[in-house]
Amino acid sequence: MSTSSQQGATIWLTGLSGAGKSTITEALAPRLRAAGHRVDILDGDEVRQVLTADLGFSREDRITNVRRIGYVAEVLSRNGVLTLVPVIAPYAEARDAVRERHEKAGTPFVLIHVATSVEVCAERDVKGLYAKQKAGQMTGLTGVDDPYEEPTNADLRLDTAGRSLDESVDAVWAVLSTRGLI
Ligand SMILES: Nc1ncnc2c1ncn2[C@@H]1O[C@H](COP(=O)(O)OS(=O)(=O)O)[C@@H](OP(=O)(O)O)[C@H]1O
Ligand SMILES: Nc1ncnc2c1ncn2[C@@H]1O[C@H](COP(=O)(O)OP(=O)(O)O)[C@@H](O)[C@H]1O
Repeated sequence: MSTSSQQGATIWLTGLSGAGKSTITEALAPRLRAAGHRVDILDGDEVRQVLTADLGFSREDRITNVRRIGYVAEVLSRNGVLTLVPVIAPYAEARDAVRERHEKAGTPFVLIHVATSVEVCAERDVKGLYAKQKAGQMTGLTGVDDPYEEPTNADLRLDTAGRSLDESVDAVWAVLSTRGLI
């Protein structure tokens, strides 16, 4: 298949901080590239330094963040890129708006709920945010003292606790394969 005729899709990984969104994305991307796909990553932490640097973590700002990222993702995906989006996206309203944008354009949208529990995420505490919140040095941490609306329409619900990274990547791979995207 020539690269110009490739099927793109947005693969959105939603879930709490520390759930495994970025780790799975970073392992999945080279596998997809090795299989001949064009791949791009829109990581929440990175995008927030440029495209959404004006936004904080209020409900309104998080919704705007997700909608802007969804816009960029759809454009990339429409043009043949498998676009991986490891972004918390805690509000159903914003996730549904992104899904709708994709459906209107006829662009595939896959929602992966990285459903690692808040207890496990807090134990991992990759960035020290859970300890910071506990110490009263920050408020509004998703899943602790800020909402995370669990998706009811995810293509996959993946709890990474007790699972290897390879197993997690395989589970996402299987969904993409079933959807005919890879
Ligand atoms: N209050 C609060 N709650 C959650 N996360 C926080 C917060 N403050 C900063 N961070 C860091 O910002 C990353 C989440 O940004 P996102 O753009 O993915 O979030 S959102 O979809 O707009 O809710 C998130 O990245 P991940 O840990 O990779 O999920 C955190 O590193
Ligand atoms: N099966 C798994 N899949 C993904 N990450 C895992 C898994 N098991 C353990 N981890 C660990 O969990 C942490 C997840 O952190 P990260 O990917 O930064 O989360 P997020 O991007 O959701 O904030 C990493 O330290 C990673 O090594």
